[in-house]
This record gives sequence, C-alpha cells and structure tokens, in this order.
Amino acid sequence: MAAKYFTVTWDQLHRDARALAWRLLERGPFTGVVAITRGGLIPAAVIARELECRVVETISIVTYDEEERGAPKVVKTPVAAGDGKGWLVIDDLVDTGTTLRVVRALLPGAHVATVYAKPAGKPLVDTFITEVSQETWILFPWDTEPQFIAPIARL
Ligand SMILES: O=P(O)(O)OC[C@H]1O[C@H](OP(=O)(O)OP(=O)(O)O)[C@H](O)[C@@H]1O
Ligand code: HPA
Ligand SMILES: [Mg+2]
Repeated sequence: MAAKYFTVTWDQLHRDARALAWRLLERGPFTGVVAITRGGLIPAAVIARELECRVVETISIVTYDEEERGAPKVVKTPVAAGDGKGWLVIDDLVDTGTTLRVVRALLPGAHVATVYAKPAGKPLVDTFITEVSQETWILFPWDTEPQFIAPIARL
C-alpha cells in the first residue's frame, strides 16, 4: 500500500498536460511526438494538439511479469523516430525511472517530458510539471471511478 494517494481527475490531467505544453513550446518545434503507451497516450494527445504536431508515434514497454515488476521488455518500437533527435517523448509520470532508462537508450536524441515526477525518476526527465513524493501513488482517472463514501460524522 502506498503511504499517500494523489488523485488526478480528467480536468486536472487536461490542465496539467496543457501546462506542460506551454513549457514545451520554447523547446520545439518537434518533428513528432512519441507516446509511451499506455499511460502517455492521453497526455501525448493533448500536447500534440496544443503544439500542432500531427505526427505521433508510440513505444510500448512492459515492466511486469505476471503480477511482479520484472525486467522491462520493449514490445513495440517507435520506428519513425530514428534516434529521437527532434522528437518529443511523453509519458504520464516517471516513478523509479525504469521505463525512461529504456526509452533514453533507444531514443538518445529525444526531449523527454512527463506530467508528474517522483524524485527517483526526476533526473531522467527534461521537462515535467508536478512533483510528488516517492511514497505517493498517483491515481489516474482511467484507473479509478467515483464511489460512495460515508459521512464524516460516521467515520
Ligand atoms: O518510472 P517507472 O518506475 O518505470 O514507472 C513509470 C511508468 O509506470 C507506468 O506505466 P506501466 O508500466 O504501469 O504501464 P501502462 O502505462 O501501460 O499502465 C507509468 O505509466 C509510467 O510509464
Ligand atoms: O504512482 C503511480 N501511479 C500509477 N501508475 C504508476 N506506475 C508507477 N508509479 C505509478
Ligand atoms: Mg506507462
């Protein structure tokens, strides 16, 4: 269990992804965007729209084996992105940095951006918006649903 949770709504994610787009404006223009699936897909769509970038590639990395986190496996490479020079890589967050280490090895020339970042992964990101502590688990809107909670007086 994580020590703390940080809940991100669709609205908040849209606002944070747009804030990231503002920050990335001065780092571009970019040839294209590489979304790290699956979590990077929605922020990448928002950012590609704001930067008026029509070329979107994907990279897919699986870091779990059954339910255990294991060695990362690249199951889809971003063929169009070459060594990444001139390209923008987007993910929803960096946590331990395992995913971005693999991405940087494949796309050493790319600019790497995430919406959220934890301290252990921060050195692997060029641009991010919001930092949370390493003990915090970020709850994304696609992983959650609203549900009933008891009134405070009953807690
Ligand atoms: O910095 P790390 O410790 O590698 O963690 C961050 C990665 O973990 C999550 O993806 P996940 O592998 O769960 O896959 P998903 O995006 O398909 O949900 C998240 O979307 C990042 O890509
Ligand atoms: O904090 C997190 N939230 C959601 N997915 C994740 N994958 C690694 N860390 C996280
Ligand atoms: Mg991911």
